[in-house]
Amino acid sequence: MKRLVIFDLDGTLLNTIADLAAATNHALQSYGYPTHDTDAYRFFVGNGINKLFERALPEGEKSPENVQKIRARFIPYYNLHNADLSLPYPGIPEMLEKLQHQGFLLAVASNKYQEATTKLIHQFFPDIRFTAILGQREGIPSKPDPQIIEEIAQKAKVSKEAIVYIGDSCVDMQTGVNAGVTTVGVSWGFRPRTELEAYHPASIADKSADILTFLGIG
Ligand SMILES: O=C(O)COP(=O)(O)O
Repeated sequence: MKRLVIFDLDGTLLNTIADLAAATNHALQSYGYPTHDTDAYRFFVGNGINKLFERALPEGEKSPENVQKIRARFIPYYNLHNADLSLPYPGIPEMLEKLQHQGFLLAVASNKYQEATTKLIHQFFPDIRFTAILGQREGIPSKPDPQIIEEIAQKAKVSKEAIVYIGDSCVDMQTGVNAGVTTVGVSWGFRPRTELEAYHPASIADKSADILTFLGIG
């Protein structure tokens, strides 16, 4: 019997790709680096923003110093513009309401830095009482390290068998495997279905209602 449902954020609950792309392009452009189409960012996102910048910088320019330079211009811009174009995927607010109503504990485990994770979740899901909203924090390993899932499990006082972790990327599928919890992929996010299938998740949801069906809610 599942008790706790932990969601990834970018590409799972919210489509954030256009704001992430705009903020990164803003930072790249300010240093004269080439920018990228929004679609290219689907494959840059997933391992936190430093990795995003490393992937977005041109060959030969991917140094830690350049990553920090881009970060310093990205953060103030993204903090102001992280919800300009971002929206929940269809049916997500209703699905969360239903899970909450059925008594499931809900949580978020994201590689997005903590401040933006908290802000976006409160802005888009003000009526959902999340047990934990965790993003990337200094000194804590990011996904696919299972620590974030273990921390949420402890806070919720729920055993691993009672947890479902839901995400849209290979990083999420690997996180679920590393944490030893039931893992579900969603095909509406940033990555192709084949990427998820390679990790043999318990299920792949093609629409938000599929998550309810997986959890036995009609
Ligand atoms: O910011 C990222 O790299 C990805 O964030 P996510 O873990 O919510 O998908």
